[in-house]
Formats: sequence, structure tokens, C-alpha cells
Amino acid sequence: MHVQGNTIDFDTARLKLDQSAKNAGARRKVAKRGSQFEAVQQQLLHSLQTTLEVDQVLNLFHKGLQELLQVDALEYRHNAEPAVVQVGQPAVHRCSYRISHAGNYLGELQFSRQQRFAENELLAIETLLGTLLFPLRNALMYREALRNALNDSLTGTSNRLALNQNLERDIRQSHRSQQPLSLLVLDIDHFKQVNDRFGHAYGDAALKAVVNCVTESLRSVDGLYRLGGEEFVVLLNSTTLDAARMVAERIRKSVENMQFELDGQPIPLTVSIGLSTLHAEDDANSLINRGDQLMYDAKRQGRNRVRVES
Ligand SMILES: Nc1nc2c(ncn2[C@@H]2O[C@H](COP(=O)(O)OP(=O)(O)OP(=O)(O)O)[C@@H](O)[C@H]2O)c(=O)[nH]1
Repeated sequence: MHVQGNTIDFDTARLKLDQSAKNAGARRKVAKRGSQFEAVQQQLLHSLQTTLEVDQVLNLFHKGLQELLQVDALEYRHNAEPAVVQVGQPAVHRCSYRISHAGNYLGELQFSRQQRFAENELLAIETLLGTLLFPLRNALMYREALRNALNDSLTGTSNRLALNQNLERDIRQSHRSQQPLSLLVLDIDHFKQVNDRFGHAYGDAALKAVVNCVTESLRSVDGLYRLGGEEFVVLLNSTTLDAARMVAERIRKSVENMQFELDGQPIPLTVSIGLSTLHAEDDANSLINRGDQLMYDAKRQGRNRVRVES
């Protein structure tokens, strides 16, 4: 395996092109194919403006690069993101670049193929990377803005806006595929007392502890959304009423058994849960409203319980 490493910064890349005597021969080779290179560069400058999706930006870049040289695969990773974007099938010869712009880390890119990269080819890649920097930076900023718009900043769960988007989509999908869908409305009991006794900051800590506890009781495909205050929705796709009842009961018990302490003092926390399941005539509002009513029934009946639609 051969890895050719590099750290590239837009400004220093330019400098490298202008000043590197070592690369003079390689530069001449690139220059010979100058008009083709410039055409691809122009085309990329244009096409990369057309999307704000990171995956699409990288796909377009790979496509443009392939018009100049054979590159089997491109792999992109970012240390703040768990997912790796991969275009094509990785091969043994690789060159990698840490991408940054004006000191801002934009991720790492690795190109690979069956043959070793020649000096002039590396120079072409490095020069073309200049066209990628702004579109990639914009796409990352867009992704971050979307994430902030759809997440609750205190607990890290998805928020009401995300629920509206996902629930509409999942209900359409369930109606089409005739798959079950169930929903839990969950509210922390007597939460005002936690705030009143220990202060808002401790209330925030209690909210986060409940969220962690609920998250641990769920599958990764289930969605947890904060509706506001101490009220949450759990969206259970492909889940029947009976299966959802077990999930709800598991959540209820694990919150009840959670050892939450403030300054060494144990704070008992419990939740009341309403469970509704999708019917043919349901839309997002009717499904949530039923879950909400059932949650209030659970409160009226003494709290720390699950109420299921009959
Ligand atoms: N710390 C903290 N408190 C919050 C937040 N959002 C809402 N609250 C508080 O949550 C409490 C909700 O109180 P209530 O609606 O009376 O409900 P409750 O005390 O939980 O009583 P029941 O729901 O009837 O069991 C209020 O004191 C709100 O101020 C938050 O982000 N952080």
C-alpha cells in the first residue's frame, strides 16, 4: 500500500504552485494539457455552486477530476462527523490531504487508484482542490445550520420542527406500506418542583439525565424529539401498539430506577407516557393529540404510568 500524504491550505497551495522549483517539470506537463485543465476547472467552479449537499459536492468534484486523470475512489472524513463519504471503490495507491481554509479545518480527503500517482497528477489534484474549498466550506456550514435548526440546543434531541418534518414523511410511508407506526408523548412528573427546589440549572441537568435515560432505552432508529419544556415525543416506526407498550414501559421503569443525584442528594424522577398508534384516518396532528390526551390521563391517574389507547 502506498500513501502519499499532504496538508493543503488554499493559500499555500497557490504559493507552492508559484514557487516550487522542484515541481517545474510537473508544472510543464500540466501546462501542456492546460486548456483541458482550465476547461475542467471552469466547469467545476460552475457545477460546485449548484449544490449545498456535502455528498453531491464531493461527487461532482470526483467526476470533474476523472476527466483529467484516473481516480478510482475519493474518501472524505471530518473529525466532528461519524459518517465517511465514499465515492467509488478504494484502491491501493493513495494520496491524502488535510483540507483547511484560513485556519478552519474542513476535513480530510483521500484519493486512491491502482497505479501510483505521478508528480504532475498530484499537482493537478492540488490545483483543482482550490475549486473545492469554498463549495465544501459552504456545504459544511449549511449542514451545521440545518442541524442547529432541527436540534434542541439544551438536550441535543431533535426539536418540534424536525418532528413535524419526519412525522409527516413517516405517516405517508406507513400508510403506503401498511406498516404500523406508534408514538409516545412523554412528560416529566412534577418537574416544576425540581426547578423550584434546586434552581433552573439543576432542572436543566435533570432534563438531560432523563433524555440520556430515554435514549438508552431506544433503538438507534427510533426518534426522540423535544416538543418544549419537559415534554417529549418518541417516534416508533414499524412498531405495533403491543411492541410500543413494551418500549414505553421500559422507558418508564428506567427513568424511575435512574439514580439521579444533586449535590449528593437523590432526586426521584418519573415520567407519564401516552401511547397512540396510527390509524388509516390519522394525520400528524390527530396522532400527537391522542398521545397527548393519553399522557394527561396518565397524569390524572397518579403519574409514573403509561396510558395506551383502547
Ligand atoms: N430547568 C428547566 N426547566 C424548564 C425548561 N422548560 C420548561 N421548564 C419548566 O418545567 C416546569 C413545568 O411545570 P408544569 O407544566 O407545571 O408541570 P410539572 O411541574 O412537571 O407537573 P406535571 O406535568 O403536572 O407533573 C416549569 O417549571 C417550567 O419552567 C427548561 O428548559 N429547563
